[in-house]
Amino acid sequence: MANPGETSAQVLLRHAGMRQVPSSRLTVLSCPHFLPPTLCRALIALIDKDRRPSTIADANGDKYFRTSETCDLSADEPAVQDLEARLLALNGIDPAHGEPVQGQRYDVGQEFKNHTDFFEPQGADFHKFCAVAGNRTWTFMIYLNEVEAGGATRFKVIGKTFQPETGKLVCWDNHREDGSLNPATLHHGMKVRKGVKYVITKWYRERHWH
Ligand SMILES: O=C(O)CCC(=O)C(=O)O
Ligand SMILES: [Fe+2]
Repeated sequence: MANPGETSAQVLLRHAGMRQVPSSRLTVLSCPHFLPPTLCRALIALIDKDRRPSTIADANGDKYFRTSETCDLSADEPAVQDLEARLLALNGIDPAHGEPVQGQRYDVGQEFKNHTDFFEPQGADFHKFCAVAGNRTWTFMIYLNEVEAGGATRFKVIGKTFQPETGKLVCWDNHREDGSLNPATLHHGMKVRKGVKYVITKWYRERHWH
């Protein structure tokens, strides 16, 4: 492992049910039932309590680019501590490299258009978001519920779409093996057509978050 803020497919594949998408373009894996339904329900309740409109870095003039709601989850909550312990057991990443866990909520018609999770080094907001902790390394995203229609996550460069399922984890390396930022991680949280979608996002950084 090159950096304590990173993990690897090899480490993640030790977890039962973990599968890697066959692709030479990016490292992305998924695992059904990573979280039990009881924990998913507890996290949904926390998201519903505290949600606010989602934001993006490097505003691009499209006010419909990310229409969901976001919630910063308190590290004092037992459900969040349970989640963090499971992530650490899975990925072995030093928790000091983790951003606080976030929840995202999408109502009918809401989406997060094609984007990458890393910050553009040339972007106006790079310094603001990355001066201390550096860029994002890995993304861990967990669906907390079943969506009646829509709400999939599409990686168009590799033609791979993940469907929301309660407790399913999707995780990927935002860098290539040579350490460069990987534009093939481009992904789209697609519009919810029916129902409500809840996800957890956990991002790790090159350096300590604080
Ligand atoms: O909701 C999704 O399917 C994707 C969420 C996402 O890409 C993000 O929050 O960065
Ligand atoms: Fe994303």
